[in-house]
Amino acid sequence: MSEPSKLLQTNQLGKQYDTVIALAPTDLAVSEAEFLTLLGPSGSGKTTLLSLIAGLLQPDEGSIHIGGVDVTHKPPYERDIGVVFQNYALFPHMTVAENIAFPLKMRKISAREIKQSVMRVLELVELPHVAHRFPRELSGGQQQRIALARCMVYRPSIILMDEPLGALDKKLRNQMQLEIKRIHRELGTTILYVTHDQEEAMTMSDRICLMNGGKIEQLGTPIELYFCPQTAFVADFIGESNLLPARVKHVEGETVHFTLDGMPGSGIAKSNGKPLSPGNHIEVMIRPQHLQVSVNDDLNHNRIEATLTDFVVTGATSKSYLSVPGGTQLVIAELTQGHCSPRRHGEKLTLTWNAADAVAIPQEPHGIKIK
Ligand SMILES: Nc1ncnc2c1ncn2[C@@H]1O[C@H](COP(=O)(O)OP(=O)(O)OP(=O)(O)O)[C@@H](O)[C@H]1O
Repeated sequence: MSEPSKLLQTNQLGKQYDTVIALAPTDLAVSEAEFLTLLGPSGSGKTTLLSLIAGLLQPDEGSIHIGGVDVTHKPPYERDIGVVFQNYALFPHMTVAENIAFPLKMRKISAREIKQSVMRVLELVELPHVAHRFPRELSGGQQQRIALARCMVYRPSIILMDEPLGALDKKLRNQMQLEIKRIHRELGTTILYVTHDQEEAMTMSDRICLMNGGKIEQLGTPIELYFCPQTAFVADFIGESNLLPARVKHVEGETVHFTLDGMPGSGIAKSNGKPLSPGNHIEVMIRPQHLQVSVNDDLNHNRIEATLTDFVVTGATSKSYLSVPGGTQLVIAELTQGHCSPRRHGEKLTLTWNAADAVAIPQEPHGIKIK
């Protein structure tokens, strides 16, 4: 199969404020019809990258191509993009229909065509009945759907969304995530989305670009980031994880044999694709649902003794928090079944894991980021 065409491409795109590198020179390629999310903690450079692509900021270096055209120095309205922000930015003195019609009027489209297009996008966001209301007569979720409709109505090739659901409560936010996903599926528009919420990114995206300190830490599908993190930062940011410090004993293909650091025990993990040699310091990542409490004394290679510090039932799952010698904290997640007898503080447990569920992540040398 041929590679999908790249609709958006940044080449060594960078931005600095005095001594702060907001965005280190960055290459990013987004395919036609892709839903790509920029995810990362506060200050990691997501909004800077989005604003550069939108033309709201000028880069210090690098270039931006949209649909093969160099738009680096073009104004926002010549970039064939639509932008949706957290604060809706609807015009308060215009009705919903007038708000949506606005970008078409600016483009001198005929009144008949405008009317048809407005109704079409109102149906797409499932709000045809609010056409004559004012924004203040709508809920937050409805206002955000209208903001999206106003952006979609002129069919830009890329829609940029900066924390569009940030102002909504959790339940509405979850509904809107699925709604935006549906609209994306139906329209096939390319979406570049910014959020700091990893669950939101996992729910919505074809691929996630995880940013850290103005750089791309890892770019891949939600599954790649969750199951094969390239760095401890990714393992920690995407979902919950346990990270056990360890040292490589030997490597056989994709299989890494290790001894734990600062605690008794050894085990096997799979490689995350980065080269490793005997003696290398690694962190072994095991997801909370992949640590099992051993009920018999079998001589499983992958085992560790731990002491329970806390136990909580969160609904469908329970979580046990544990500490192991050396001070590392662990968490395990188990499905709650029928009845659930709580574990006691101070209880000693033996935990085991399957080698296929443990990932060996090379430890980053102090002060140097592994790219
Ligand atoms: N106008 C500015 N002047 C100086 N520094 C800035 C400016 N805008 C952004 N920065 C800095 O650039 C870095 C990246 O900021 P950016 O807003 O892109 O991060 P972000 O990942 O979008 O964060 P958030 O999730 O909090 O919005 C931060 O260190 C920020 O303080």
